[in-house]
Amino acid sequence: MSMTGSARMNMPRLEALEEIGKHIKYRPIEEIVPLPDAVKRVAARDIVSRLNVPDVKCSRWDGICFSWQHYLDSGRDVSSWQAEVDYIFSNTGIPVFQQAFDTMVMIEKTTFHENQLISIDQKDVVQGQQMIPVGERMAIGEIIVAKGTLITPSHLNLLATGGVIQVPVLKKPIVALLPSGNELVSCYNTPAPGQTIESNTFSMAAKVRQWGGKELLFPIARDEHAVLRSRLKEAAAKADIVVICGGSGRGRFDLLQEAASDVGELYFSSVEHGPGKRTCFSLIDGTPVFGLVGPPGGEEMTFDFYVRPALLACLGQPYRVTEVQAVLDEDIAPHHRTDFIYTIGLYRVPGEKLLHARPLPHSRLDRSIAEHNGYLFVHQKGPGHKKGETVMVELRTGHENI
Ligand SMILES: Nc1nc2c(c(=O)[nH]1)N[C@H]1C(S)=C(S)[C@@H](COP(=O)(O)OP(=O)(O)OC[C@H]3O[C@@H](n4cnc5c(N)ncnc54)[C@H](O)[C@@H]3O)O[C@H]1N2
Ligand code: MOO
Repeated sequence: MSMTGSARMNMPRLEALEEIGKHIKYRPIEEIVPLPDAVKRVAARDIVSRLNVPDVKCSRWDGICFSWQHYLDSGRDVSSWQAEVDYIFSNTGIPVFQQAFDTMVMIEKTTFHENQLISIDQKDVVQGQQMIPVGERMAIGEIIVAKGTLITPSHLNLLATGGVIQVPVLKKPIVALLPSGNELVSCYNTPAPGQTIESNTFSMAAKVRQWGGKELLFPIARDEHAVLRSRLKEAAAKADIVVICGGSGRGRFDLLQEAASDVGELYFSSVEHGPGKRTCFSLIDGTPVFGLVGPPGGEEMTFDFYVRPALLACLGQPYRVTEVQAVLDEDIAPHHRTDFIYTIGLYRVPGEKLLHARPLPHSRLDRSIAEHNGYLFVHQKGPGHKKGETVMVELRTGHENI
């Protein structure tokens, strides 16, 4: 018997995301990290260049540099000019230290005879041409990485160029991970008959790190009200997001949802789709708490669908869903009990324009959790899909290995 009050049930995915979005606090707390550690972090403020690049005017091409005024004063006749006095040879990107030399001509546009400059063959030379001015690439005070930018390896290149070696970034949101279930045992122990190795937190922790957060691992909780309640309270006090996993099913252990509503407010107690139908969402002392199902198939998918956008929102980052057209390899019948999201292997067939979509077998603990790169949403009340049909497949994103 559930004691989950007025929490909504069967939340469609988009509505669930909307509800979650209302409760995620973007709290921009800044910390300073050394340049190499800034990758995959979010810029906490506009970051400006500390340097002019170049800091001395440079030659844009291989050629000669000279003073425009001197060129005019010579009546554009350069046949008596001396190297190092009236002009210098210059190369692409090389500084020109002579104050007065403000103009350059490409070597192809000059005539030399026995090392003596004879003529400048470009007719329409203009003052300052082909010189790279100070600060052209980057000027002191110019914004090189805007506030809120997710810093990539290429941004490190920019920041180094601008002399920024200490980078202000957002603190990593902390995601508490609470496995629960009497049958669970750590993978570092030998499981007794009937015990299940607690495996979900390994992928969850790695994903949290990959998505820019920091995991806070809790020990396996026993299926007891008091234990769950106190763990949830403790986790909510220490983390920005809490994820508790297992114990959400309808059978013996409807504990999670009860515990969540005892110590906080339960907003929804299930989603409209399987796998992971019994995904719930609550707030405990203002901290968002996700209750995910135990079987890894459902846990992996709902962690990606609901926890990832929440984590991104903590960092002020957008969550985008991309769909691609693909030709289905097999018939897919609707699920008898619920809308269902099938895991899909998208692949290319040489010579064919559209991608192909291979449904991956859905037994709960199979390898599809690691192999799929797409999702196909199938309505329970719809006709399903036929082999050869063109379907829209959602790309699985946020995973470097796919
Ligand atoms: N009468 C019904 N029974 C069930 C329904 C239903 O609608 N009516 N839904 C089924 C579905 S679908 C799912 S999913 C599960 C949800 O169950 P729980 O979330 O309560 O999960 P548990 O019962 O605790 O565990 C299920 C399974 O997963 C293993 N598990 C749990 N935590 C972990 C972990 N951290 N790492 C690895 N594996 C874990 C656990 O040992 C069990 O084998 O309910 C169905 N039943
Ligand atoms: O909701 Mo459960 O994850 O389908 O297996």
